[in-house]
Amino acid sequence: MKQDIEKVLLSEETIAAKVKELGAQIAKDYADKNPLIVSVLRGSFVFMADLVRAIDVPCTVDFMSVSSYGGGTTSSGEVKITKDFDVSIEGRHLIIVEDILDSGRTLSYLMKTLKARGAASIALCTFLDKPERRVVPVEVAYKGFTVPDAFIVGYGLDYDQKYRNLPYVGVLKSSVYEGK
Ligand SMILES: O=P(O)(O)OC[C@H]1O[C@H](OP(=O)(O)OP(=O)(O)O)[C@H](O)[C@@H]1O
Ligand SMILES: Nc1nc2[nH]cnc2c(=O)[nH]1
Ligand SMILES: [Mg+2]
Repeated sequence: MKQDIEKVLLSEETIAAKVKELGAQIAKDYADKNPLIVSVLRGSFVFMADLVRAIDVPCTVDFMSVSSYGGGTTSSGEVKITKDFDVSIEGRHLIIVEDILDSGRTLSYLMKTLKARGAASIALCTFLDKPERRVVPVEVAYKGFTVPDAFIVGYGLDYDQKYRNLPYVGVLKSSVYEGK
């Protein structure tokens, strides 16, 4: 797998330090709120697993899955929830955990939809942010790293469902996807 990586952007150590920092901040902000921490599958599963172990206050977890609709290579912003919550979110303080914020279409739609269901509050925690690509504005409460507009894999992020298991974040060699 390493031979397909152009450059390592974030090492395991760099990631671990940042996740600890984010977890401590969330623990401080949500000490007596029993937040519901929500992982948006699949990309966020690695970040989620590390993050919740860095949050040293009572909380619960749940998982949801979404798929973007739209023709061609860009999503229309319409999102279908393909796996919904297993618990009611009414009156709960939600923290949505994502691996990467790109155009913002997925998150913008998701946050709007969840607000309408009566959550007490909703905050977004994204591991990576690619601000150059933003089409729809999204408010971010907790952010790991800002990344350049390159195709990134590892630590949950895939190309063609592969590379999610890399323990670091790297830029994928263009030869891997060119000609596909
Ligand atoms: O800001 P946006 O342009 O909406 O893109 C961000 C979303 O795209 C990726 O998920 P993807 O749909 O590729 O699925 P995955 O999580 O299963 O990898 C990523 O995990 C975010 O969920
Ligand atoms: N794997 C991966 N998914 C993305 N979704 C939006 N941007 C990216 C990216 O750079 N890499
Ligand atoms: Mg995703």
